[in-house]
Amino acid sequence: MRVQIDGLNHTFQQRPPLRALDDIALDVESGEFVAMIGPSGCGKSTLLRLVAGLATPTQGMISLDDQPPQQIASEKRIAWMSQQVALLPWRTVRTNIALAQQINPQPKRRSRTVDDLLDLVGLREFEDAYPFTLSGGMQQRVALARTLALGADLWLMDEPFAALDQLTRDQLVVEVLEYWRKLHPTVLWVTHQIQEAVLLANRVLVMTPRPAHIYADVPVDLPYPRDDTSRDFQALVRQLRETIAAGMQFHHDAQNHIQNDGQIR
Ligand SMILES: Nc1ncnc2c1ncn2[C@@H]1O[C@H](COP(=O)(O)OP(=O)(O)OP(=O)(O)O)[C@@H](O)[C@H]1O
Repeated sequence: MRVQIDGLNHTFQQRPPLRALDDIALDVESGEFVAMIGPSGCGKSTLLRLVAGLATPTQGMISLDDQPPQQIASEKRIAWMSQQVALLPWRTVRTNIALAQQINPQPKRRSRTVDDLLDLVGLREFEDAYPFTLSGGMQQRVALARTLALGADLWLMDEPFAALDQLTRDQLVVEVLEYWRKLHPTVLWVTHQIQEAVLLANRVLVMTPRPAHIYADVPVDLPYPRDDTSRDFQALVRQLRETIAAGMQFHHDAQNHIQNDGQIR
């Protein structure tokens, strides 16, 4: 699914008003994997929420395959995953995953059977368990299986693995990549981990502190699967670290200009 964003600004209308997004422009081709990195509280989740059609932007345009986000959301073509898992407590692991498949009105977009998904996320043994009896990492695995079960062609991933241990995280990153390469959904993936972004994405967007603006759009041209010990990989990680620092400095300087002469340059 193609994602086009232009002139997007968003301000929360409170006292005083809070500007979360500043002139975001973005064109994501169908099947691209785009990572977003930015400081805490800069506006990344807000951007994903707007793309998901969960809120209406103050200004600007978002279109998904030339349709408004609300239309695409109503067709169940968007999968959303965040740190907070929202499993149905009265359903077992199996029936939580199965529900996602039932929701999808177009079976041809379904990826795999529930059994395959249970195996994939390593929860076959726990298929009859209820969410409250699972660890945080296991709950997150169920949420991932549910995301995959939906067969959506746009995945909005808001730090989905932030609460997991590194080992589980590494395993799931491999699984996500396998799925992405097979099914080619468009992915917007928020992370605080530079390594994770370089392992996964075709492009990394570096955001400024709030209000979030895209400071840099860095292509990642390394072949998959990526070797995080390679020299090219390490060089990109370093380049991104420097770009993030430059984005912070740019923002800081811009804020000083505003404070010094009262106008935005
Ligand atoms: N519904 C809301 N009403 C008012 N302010 C909000 C609302 N949602 C978010 N904000 C504010 O907008 C700013 C951006 O929040 P957002 O959650 O988008 O940041 P983020 O980049 O995703 O942060 P993190 O990396 O910590 O998850 C924050 O200052 C937050 O307090």
